[in-house]
Amino acid sequence: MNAIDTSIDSAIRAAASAIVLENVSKSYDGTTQVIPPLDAELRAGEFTVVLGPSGCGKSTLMQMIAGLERVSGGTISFGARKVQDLEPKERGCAMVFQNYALYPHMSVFENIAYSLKVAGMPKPERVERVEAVAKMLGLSDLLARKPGQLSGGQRQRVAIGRAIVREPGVLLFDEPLSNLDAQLRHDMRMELAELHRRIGATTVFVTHDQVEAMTLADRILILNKGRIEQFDTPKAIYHKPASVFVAKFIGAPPMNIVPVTGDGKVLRLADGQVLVECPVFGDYQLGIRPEDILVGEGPIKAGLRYREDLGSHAILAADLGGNLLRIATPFGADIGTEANLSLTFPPLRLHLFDAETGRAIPGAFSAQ
Ligand SMILES: Nc1ncnc2c1ncn2[C@@H]1O[C@H](COP(=O)(O)OP(=O)(O)OP(=O)(O)O)[C@@H](O)[C@H]1O
Repeated sequence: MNAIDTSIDSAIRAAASAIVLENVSKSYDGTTQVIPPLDAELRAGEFTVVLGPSGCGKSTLMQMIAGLERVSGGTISFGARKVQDLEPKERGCAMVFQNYALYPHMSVFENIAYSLKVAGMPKPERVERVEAVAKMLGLSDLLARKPGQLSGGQRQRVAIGRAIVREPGVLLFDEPLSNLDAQLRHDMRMELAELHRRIGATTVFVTHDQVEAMTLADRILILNKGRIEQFDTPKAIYHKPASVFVAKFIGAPPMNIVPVTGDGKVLRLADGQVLVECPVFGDYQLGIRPEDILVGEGPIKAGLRYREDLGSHAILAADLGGNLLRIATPFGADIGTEANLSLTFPPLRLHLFDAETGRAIPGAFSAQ
């Protein structure tokens, strides 16, 4: 990295500020609350991924942070500054959209330099900044080209360059990779992670791709109908989901959830089959990830319905007392030819959820 690179990196790092949302709510029509009052603190320099199903309010939340939508209530702070009533350009954040519209008649250099020019920055300084950003993003050899002469990934890098050249303390991405093919998405994911490590801007990234969320995020904010289901590290989200919603949203295939009843000693299915010991009474939902189920020997009986060999591993689908159970087994694992599977659910891999609310009940299986 040369001296100019370092100055850009550290300028962005210095400007990174925490984003604090307090009681932030949004209604477009004055009656339906798309976002009920919500509190969250996105730490300075942190990479937060906002994840959730279509229509849950991800873009709305992002646009309120950016200033493209007004909040209906509450406050948004960037560090010590309250920004909810400021115009987007006064907030000091930059945004990269899914449909990153580059100016087609301008060169890559001019596209990246445009906002600096509008801001009245003198030319020598502009050139220096654009060259530094281009170097950071591997665009130095493409500065004279027009967007039409670039690949999808290169265009996306120009859009990112355009966003970071003004050295924002807050960087917002709204599904920036969803128009790219699988290989490019993968490459861009690595580049974004690397870029974030270097510049350290507080970053918010909206997606409905759980792989992007798991690989990029310091913390994932999972939204369900405008409410936060869980806001935690990818590891905690995967291994300690706070609700059935989170458990079923993350993982491919997702966590298996079966209704069970406890008699104070064991948990049973509706047909009476015992699954595991557990000292609780009443109705619950029991969760287990496909890769945590042991196949071969065990007290739990399930009927094999089909098997998919995926190369690295196989996914079995089985009927467990009328519930569909998905099991991931190592490729080539000997599961026999029996239509009846014998399974074990290791207690420390199990998750118990309230039957009504779907919220996790921590500690139901001793070491959770
Ligand atoms: N400008 C608007 N006027 C009225 N309703 C809106 C407007 N924008 C979004 N909505 C509604 O607000 C809710 C949340 O939309 P939003 O776009 O924030 O969801 P999202 O999670 O980003 O969805 P997707 O993943 O499909 O982009 C939806 O019910 C949507 O119909």
